[in-house]
Formats: sequence, structure tokens, C-alpha cells
Amino acid sequence: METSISQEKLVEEIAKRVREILELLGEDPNREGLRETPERVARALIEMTSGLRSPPPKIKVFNAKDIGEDITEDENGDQVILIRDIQFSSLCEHHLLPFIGRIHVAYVANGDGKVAGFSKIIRIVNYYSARPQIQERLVSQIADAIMNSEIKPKGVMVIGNGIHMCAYVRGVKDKEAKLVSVATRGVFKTNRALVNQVFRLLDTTHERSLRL
Ligand SMILES: Nc1nc2c(ncn2[C@@H]2O[C@H](COP(=O)(O)OP(=O)(O)OP(=O)(O)O)[C@@H](O)[C@H]2O)c(=O)[nH]1
Ligand SMILES: [Zn+2]
Repeated sequence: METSISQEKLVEEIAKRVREILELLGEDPNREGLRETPERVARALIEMTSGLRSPPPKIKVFNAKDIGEDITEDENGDQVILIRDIQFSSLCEHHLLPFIGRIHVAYVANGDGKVAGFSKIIRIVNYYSARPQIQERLVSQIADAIMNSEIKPKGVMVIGNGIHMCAYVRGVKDKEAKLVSVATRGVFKTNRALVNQVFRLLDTTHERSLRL
């Protein structure tokens, strides 16, 4: 199918197939409650896969000095920045069912005094979540995107913690199992102390002591 297809046409074409699926399942797609369902499903699928059809968000960096901070090379250089508890929802590529949870992104600045816009990291998470995925690839793509961004960090660590509906509502029907996946780049590959520092920051007892 052409990628330049209009949004309206895309909804129409997907809805047509959803109507067929409902029929194959033994439903009557013309009954009152289902009449608009194919279009709703189409729009939901389009929204949840929007990352396939749009460019990745740019990570804006700004000079810390511009916001009155004097982050010297030494101070900034080894600072671990952690953006924790970013809530994500994605689509498992095996069953097209949602998997949802939290992603934590840590990076070590390179000491050039540049600070990354915090929301942009969340946008990167949302972008790579919006496509058929597996969680391992999701955390890897986020790590690579940050590693190759304007931040030019010394290293990145991305931790995903997700519940997969394909294992929750069908198949093994396990309501407790979570998948934790970790991607490390740069200094996090060799510096065990930095990795431990991130895990300590994520530790719930530590969290309580910080009154978060
Ligand atoms: N590692 C990994 N596995 C995933 C992810 N999402 C879904 N899966 C698993 O992908 C596998 C697909 O395996 P198949 O055996 O082909 O699918 P299936 O017959 O529906 O498997 P069951 O879920 O065991 O019934 C399943 O074990 C899923 O639990 C993910 O993000 N990462
Ligand atoms: Zn699945």
C-alpha cells in the first residue's frame, strides 16, 4: 500500500478489513453497538502506529549558562541524569496487543555544559513505542536515538518494565509476570559503578528517602 495514502482513505481501508474480521468471528458488524466500531478500531490502530509514518522527534539541547546555571565541565561531565517512570504503551508485534509499563532513561552528559530538554526524552519514548514492537527493540531504539542525538552523551542506559497483554489476557494468562529489558550504550557498558548508581536511584527505598 502507498505510504502517501490520505488519512481518510487509510481509515476507510482498515475499517473495511475490520468489518470483515468481525464477520469472520461471527459478529454482525451492522448491529447498533458495532456500527462505528471498524472506524474506531482503524483510528486507534493508526494512532498506535503513528511512529511508522512520521520522522523521529529532535532532541533540543540548550546551554546551561543560558538558563543561569554554571555547570562546569567537571561537574557536568560525570553527572548521571535520570528521567524515570516514563509511562509507555506499545503494540506487541506478535499479537498486535498492547504492552504497557514504564521506561527509565539515564545518561551521562559529555561535559560540554549542554542540557537536554526533559520532555524530548519522553517524546522519543512515545515515538518508538508507536509501532509494532518487542520490548527489547524498544529500549534499544531509544538508547540509540539518545546516543546519536545532539546530547552526545558519554553513555545511555534505558530500562523497560512492561506487562504484555498477550500473556495477560490470552495464552499463559499470567497477570503478574513483567518483562524487564535493559539497553546500555557507551560508558554504561564498562562502568559497573554507573550502572549500580542508576539501579540505586530507581530503588524504591531510596525513592522514599527522597520523598518522591
Ligand atoms: N522477548 C519478548 N517476547 C515477547 C514480546 N512480546 C510478546 N512476546 C512473546 O513472543 C512469543 C511469540 O511466540 P509464539 O509461540 O509464536 O506465539 P503464541 O503461539 O501465541 O505463544 P503463546 O503466547 O505462548 O501462546 C510469545 O512467547 C510472547 O509471549 C516482547 O516484547 N519480547
Ligand atoms: Zn504478543
